[in-house]
Amino acid sequence: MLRWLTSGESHGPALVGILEGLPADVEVQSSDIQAALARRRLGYGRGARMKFEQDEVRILGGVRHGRSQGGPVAIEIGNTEWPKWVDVMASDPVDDPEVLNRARNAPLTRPRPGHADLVGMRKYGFDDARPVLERASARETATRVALGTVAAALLEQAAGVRLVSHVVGIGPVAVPQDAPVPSPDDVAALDADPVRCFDAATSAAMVTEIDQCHKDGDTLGGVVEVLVYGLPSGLGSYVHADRRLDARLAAALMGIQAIKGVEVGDGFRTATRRGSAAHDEIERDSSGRIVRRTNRAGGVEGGMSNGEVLRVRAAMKPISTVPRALATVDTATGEAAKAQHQRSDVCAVPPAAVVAEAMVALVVADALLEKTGGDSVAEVRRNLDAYVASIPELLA
Ligand SMILES: Cc1cc2nc3c(=O)[nH]c(=O)nc-3n(C[C@H](O)[C@H](O)[C@H](O)COP(=O)(O)O)c2cc1C
Ligand SMILES: C=C(O[C@@H]1CC(C(=O)O)=C[C@@H](OP(=O)(O)O)[C@H]1O)C(=O)O
Repeated sequence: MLRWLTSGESHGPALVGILEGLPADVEVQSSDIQAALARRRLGYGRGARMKFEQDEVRILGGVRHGRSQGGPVAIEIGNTEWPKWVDVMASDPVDDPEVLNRARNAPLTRPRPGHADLVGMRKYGFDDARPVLERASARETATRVALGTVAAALLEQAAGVRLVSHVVGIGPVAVPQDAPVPSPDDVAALDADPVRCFDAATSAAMVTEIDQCHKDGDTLGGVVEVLVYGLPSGLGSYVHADRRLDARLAAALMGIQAIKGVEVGDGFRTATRRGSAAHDEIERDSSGRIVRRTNRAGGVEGGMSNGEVLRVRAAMKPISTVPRALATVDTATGEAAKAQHQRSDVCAVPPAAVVAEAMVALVVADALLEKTGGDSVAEVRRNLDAYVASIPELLA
């Protein structure tokens, strides 16, 4: 079983992530994690912070000389913004009245509609939204990307499984339904595109939409897609709800800040079709292997990977820190007010694709280990090969 936990606040000294259950001998270095974090900082429409936030990575445990050791992997990501926030986010008490009176320490009492501010204040008994937004912030997704990088290394090295993510919609601009989908060999091209879109014409239209939205003092959401190539069939299970691969993927994707919908395969479009046009017919190819004519199911049937490319989408709502601020109530005075706003992303769909890829890597790596067991990469590979070889010829 692969388990993960994150800790840390958006403007605290650092974020920390722990990945437990990783087999030994996964090759991974801090430079791999740094590279993945750099991909998450990209994206047209991101706010000022991403231009200077450096994501200082340190592997604190579980890896020696570039290889995992079998123990929990701990990763620290330093916030380069920290020096500006030392007083506001100090973990020890701050008594100096001069420090407490600084503007940055003033309570935030104009909760933003759509963010966690108001409900978090109610739930945890705060009269200030600061502690809520610090932890609710998607800064935390840097840690998930770091952990997902390690999971993706396991998948590739033990099973030849590779992932790719891209953006298929920003606001009203969407990639045409029949557009080609990227393969893992297209990652460099996607990283070079300002919005991680695989279709050049759509990418240009997305950039225009973000520019217009920025001018209007507004924000945008969109849709991301993650594809997983090379998955063996039989990860996840139909035998119980919480073992279904699709359910686990949906939970992991919905666990990303601002994700409000998840689709597996053709998802909601499938619901509009007749059965004869909804499923993926089975046949034998010229080499005798069982194949599918289509992949509308997105690589999952009965809560299990079916050997086709896994394809999941996640819908992100528009950023809730709207520059042309929305109506709220000042919780200090009870008066009508405009929601707090300092700086924010206009559109964070491109980085959300990288985060979604990381979450899918974690879920799929967990499902792989559940099937194969194994305390080292070699043992996972051996067990996987034995399972695949054991599938009777007429079923393979
Ligand atoms: C990569 C990424 C970047 C985000 N950037 C911002 C931002 O700059 N400003 C903001 O208000 N929300 C941003 N969000 C969304 C908020 O974190 C999210 O809306 C908030 O935590 C409330 O959670 P909910 O939208 O799931 O209800 C971002 C989300 C992601 C995934
Ligand atoms: C810091 C990141 O994203 C942040 C996510 C976020 C939010 O409310 O979710 C709000 C913004 O934070 P700040 O107000 O400090 O600029 C984003 O920059 C990041 O992705 O690394």
